[in-house]
Amino acid sequence: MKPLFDLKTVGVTFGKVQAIKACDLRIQAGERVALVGSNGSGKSTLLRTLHGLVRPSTGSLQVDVAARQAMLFQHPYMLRANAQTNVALGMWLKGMAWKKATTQALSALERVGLLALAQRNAKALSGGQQQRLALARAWALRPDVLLLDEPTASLDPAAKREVEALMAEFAQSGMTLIFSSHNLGQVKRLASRVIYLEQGRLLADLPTHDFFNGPLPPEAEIFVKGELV
Ligand SMILES: Nc1ncnc2c1ncn2[C@@H]1O[C@H](COP(=O)(O)OP(=O)(O)OP(=O)(O)O)[C@@H](O)[C@H]1O
Repeated sequence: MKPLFDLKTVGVTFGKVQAIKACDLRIQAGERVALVGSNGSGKSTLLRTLHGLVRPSTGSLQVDVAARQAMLFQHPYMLRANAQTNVALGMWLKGMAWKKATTQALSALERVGLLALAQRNAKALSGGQQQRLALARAWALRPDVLLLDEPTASLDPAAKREVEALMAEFAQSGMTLIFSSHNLGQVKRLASRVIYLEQGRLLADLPTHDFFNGPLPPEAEIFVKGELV
């Protein structure tokens, strides 16, 4: 099967910083891929590269253009407008008529349990509600691939569970998930495959069960033990 993403010796450089080094990676439809690693190891850069926001400096990146992508950030951007408008705008920008977009926005908000807050100013929503709103905005576009950059990092446990549950449901419906996380419990619960990055290098790329049951390269082993303390 043709992969969704096919990276061959991809490097990404920002000035003197080599954020990604000689990355070889193939991701197939239906995978649930977690990117883990310390701060600055390159997780966000890799996600942004897959989403086309950052251009590789070296190597080749092939993306299945037939697969629709959406991306979620740790702190989602909210317009000063109500929740419904925030979701509708995403679809309108993709060419949908405004009336249809506003109707579909309501079903997307319902999908993430926010219908009751549709008329609430998005900027006045809690962090967890904003992240669910961002998920509604992504879901409304019916993406085949959802990329998420630490989607639950700043959320309380209840909000974290809600966002995780939605991610799991989206994956169940066939969506490919690629997410970065510092929460190894979450990685265990959601991922089918774990990629460990260190200073821009992919040092481990394993099925989740193998990643947590080792053996791992020593650097990855130290990281996992440290994170699980
Ligand atoms: N736009 C940029 N300009 C310059 N340097 C950048 C830029 N984006 C990332 N970097 C650098 O690239 C490296 C990788 O950063 P990246 O944000 O991808 O790491 P990360 O693993 O996502 O970190 P965190 O866990 O803190 O989010 C870091 O050294 C960072 O400072």
